[in-house]
This record gives sequence, structure tokens and C-alpha cells, in this order.
Amino acid sequence: MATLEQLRFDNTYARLPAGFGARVHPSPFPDAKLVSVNPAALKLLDLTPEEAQRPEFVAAMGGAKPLPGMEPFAMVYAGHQFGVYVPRLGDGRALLLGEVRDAAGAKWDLHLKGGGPTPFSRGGDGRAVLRSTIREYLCGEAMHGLGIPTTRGLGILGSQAPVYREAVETGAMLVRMAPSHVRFGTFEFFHYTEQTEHVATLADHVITEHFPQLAGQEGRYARFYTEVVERTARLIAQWQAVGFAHGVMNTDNMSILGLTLDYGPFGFLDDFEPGFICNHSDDRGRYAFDQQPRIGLWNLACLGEALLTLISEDEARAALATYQPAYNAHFMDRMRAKLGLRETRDEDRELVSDLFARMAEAHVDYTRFFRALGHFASADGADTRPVRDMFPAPEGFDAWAGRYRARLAAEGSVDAERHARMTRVNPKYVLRNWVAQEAISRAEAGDFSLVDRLLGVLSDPFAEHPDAEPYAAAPPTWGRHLAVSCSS
Ligand SMILES: Nc1ncnc2c1ncn2[C@@H]1O[C@H](COP(=O)(O)OP(=O)(O)OP(=O)(O)O)[C@@H](O)[C@H]1O
Ligand SMILES: [Mg+2]
Repeated sequence: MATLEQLRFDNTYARLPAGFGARVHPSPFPDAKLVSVNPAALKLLDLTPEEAQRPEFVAAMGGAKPLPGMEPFAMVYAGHQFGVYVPRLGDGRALLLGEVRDAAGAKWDLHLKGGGPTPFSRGGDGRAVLRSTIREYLCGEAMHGLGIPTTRGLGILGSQAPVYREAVETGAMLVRMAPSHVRFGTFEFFHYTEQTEHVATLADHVITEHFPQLAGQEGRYARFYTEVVERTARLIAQWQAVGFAHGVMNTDNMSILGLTLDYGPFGFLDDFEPGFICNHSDDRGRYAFDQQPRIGLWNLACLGEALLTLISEDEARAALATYQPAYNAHFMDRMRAKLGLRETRDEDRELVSDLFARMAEAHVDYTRFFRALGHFASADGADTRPVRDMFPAPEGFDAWAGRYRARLAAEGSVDAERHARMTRVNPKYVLRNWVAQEAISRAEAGDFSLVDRLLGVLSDPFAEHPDAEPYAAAPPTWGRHLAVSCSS
């Protein structure tokens, strides 16, 4: 266990040649205070919970008094936003405080989101509002709890400082952690500004730090790209299986490590709705739920383009060609697990697509359906309530249930054992928009207890949490189809 002062900083990114970003001074909130801290993330840094309660913690993380070894740095990047290339974005409101190397040698970016203007702010205020900070903080932990690669929140620093969006809101800062914040768009920036040597420097940096088995190897860039294709395919398969819509899959929000990055207007499905658009500003549905696998491929093609000074077109094409099969395989693995199937059979794809069609038609709650399906009694003629009751016209479900029953019988499935397995993969809790909204409303009134409670529940989403039962419910009327804007 370490104290704050004992954190070991190894700022590999800030030491790259000039051109990768800018040294910056964060702009602290004078009244910053720690309003929530994530014990699991503290542990990753070997910090005890007491360290977070010291005034030095807020001062260091909030930018007022950096720790020895911190070198606040804003990273430059570009990106395709809604299909359009924007040549220069960069950390306009986030910045890398420093990179912590833990005792085991693992490296953690400490990233401050909402830390004030940087040279990349493009006229923005460099701030983040409390509302979006809470959403990102909770969802990072929810995804981690679901076993999906993601950035993590270390804590939220609150303030009464006004931040002007559509309405006046209060500002907040999120201290975020990830092994790296390099994005597809970081490569695009150097490629399109024709800084070819920096494309190679960046690729070698990422390889050395995160794909060390490829370092110095012949053909490493093509293998690196292939690995990013694989990780992205797996990530998006995980999103689809859990019913997560990211909302802003611009290439500047695509992590080179295949992490879920930048929680903005995201949403988990309530009712199963394939074309669900969670981002209020996405009027054409480019980032609709069912478009995500296709957009993942599109974004990878952008990355491939940006690597063409390091790999050949044939290599890029060959790597990209692995996306769809990898995605399909990962997705079907996850769906089989959700259905409690152990064997792989040809008819599985159809079993899944038939189910989805019926769920969409009946507007069935996605998370609740799979959780309940664990209890499905598979004997011939058995009573299939309560799953059946989720369908307003249960005949549709009965037809599918017949196929499912036959499929289970074919592999000799045993209900009790299947139920136990399904409970471990079908979460009871996801961060529903209406639940996030409750936590936000209370926090805006000064009460962060629900934020803390949800953090605990969501980090263990497969368990029963009797005191949090209401948060596993489908949305109440006010919480259906909450519009979430990009403004954050
Ligand atoms: N309030 C703001 N002030 C300055 N720049 C901003 C602001 N909001 C967004 N930006 C910049 O606009 C671009 C797109 O924003 P986006 O919402 O995707 O990222 P972000 O949420 O700020 O950060 P990240 O991707 O690190 O989670 C980024 O370059 C971001 O830094
Ligand atoms: Mg972003």
C-alpha cells in the first residue's frame, strides 16, 4: 500500500517527441471537494481509502497542487465525427495528469476530465457538468462489472461553479483511469498532417507499452493492427450482447486498446429495440444500436488508412477481413452463454435472430428477459411463466420456446445447473438511463449517497442486491426514452 506521495509516475507519453500534445496547467475549482471515490480503482493504484480523504488528494487530482512526478499534458488527436473528418481535436477538456506505474509494473493513465481549457479547446470552456460526470463514473464501473473492457472512474470532484450548457449547471471533474488514452484518431492526426515519422513513433510507443510481445518484431505493425481489429470486434460483440449503445462512435472515441471510451449520451436498452438511438443529436441514426458492429468496421478502416505508411494495403485488407468473422464468433459465444447453451450448433444463429424478432415485436425488456430466462422450465408442457408473461401476445414466445426447449434437450441440459450458469452471465443490473437520472437529481441536490450505492451494485451486477431491487426494474413512465444530448 502506498501513500499519494509514493505513487510512481512514469510519464511515457509526455516524453514522446514534441508534437504529441502540450504541457498544460489544469484550472482547478477553488471549492473542489471529493464527492465520490471508487474503492476498487484506488486499489489499482495501491492507495488505501484513507489516502483519498486527505486534502492533498483533491488538490492533486483536481489540478491545484500536482503531486511530484505529475506532468499535466493534453494529447492531440483528430477524428471522424459522424463520418466527417475533423483534422484537429485533442484533449479540449481532459488532460493526462501523469502515468502511474504500480508495483506489478502495470501502467495507469490518470486522466482529468473537465480540468479547464487547453490548447485544444477550440473555444470550449474545458469543463464537464456534474450530470455527465456521474454518468461516465457509474457506467465505467457498470461495464467493468459486466466484464467489458473500459476506462474506470477513480472519483468525482464536485464544485458549485456554474457551467453554461443549454441551462446553467454545476461543474464537476472526473478522475479517469485507463492503461492508455490513445485513440484511432491519434493515429489519424499524424497521418493526415503527413507526420509519417510520428505515426511510427506512436505505433512503437503503443506496441512497447501495450503489446510488448510484438516489440521489435518483423511485421509488427500489421500484427498490431490485426490485434486492434480483434479487440474492437470483441468489444462491440460484448456491447451488443449486453444491450449497450455507445452513442458517439467517432474515431476519436475509439480506444486503441479496445476499451469502452468516452461515456456521453450512451444508453442501455430497456425494451429491445434494434434501431435504438440513444444520442438525441444523432437524427439519422448513424450510431443506432444495431449499426454499431458496422460502424466498428468503418472506424477500423479509418485506422487502417492512417497506418498505410506502416503497413501495405494488402495487409490492411487482410486484417480488416478478420473483423466480421471475429465479431460473429464473439457475439454468438456471448449469446449462447446468455441462453445457457454449452454446445455450438448450426441452428443457433437462427434461434437467436428468431428470439430477437419476437422480443422487438413485443417490446420486451432486454435485461429482465434474459435474467428471467434462467428460470425457464424446460420440461415438456412445463409452465413457462414468468418469462411468457413478458409477451403481450404469448403465442409468439411459445413458438420460440418450443425450439429453445428442443435445443436444450438436444444437449442434455439440466435446468438447475443451466440456471446457475445463466445467472453468472445475465446481469440483473445495468445502468439504465432512468436510474442514472435518479442518482443525478439527488446529487444535484447535494446527496451523493445513491451514486455511491449504485457504484457498489453495478460493480457486482450479477448478484442479487435486495436493497437495490427497484433499480433493476424497467423504467417508470417518466424514465422511458429519456433524451440524452451530446451536451456534457
Ligand atoms: N466543454 C468543452 N471544452 C473544450 N473542449 C471540449 C468540450 N467538450 C468537448 N470538447 C472537445 O470536443 C471533442 C469531442 O468531444 P467528446 O465529447 O467526444 O470528448 P470528451 O467527452 O470531451 O472527452 P473523451 O473523449 O476524452 O472522453 C474533444 O476533442 C473534446 O476535448
Ligand atoms: Mg471524446
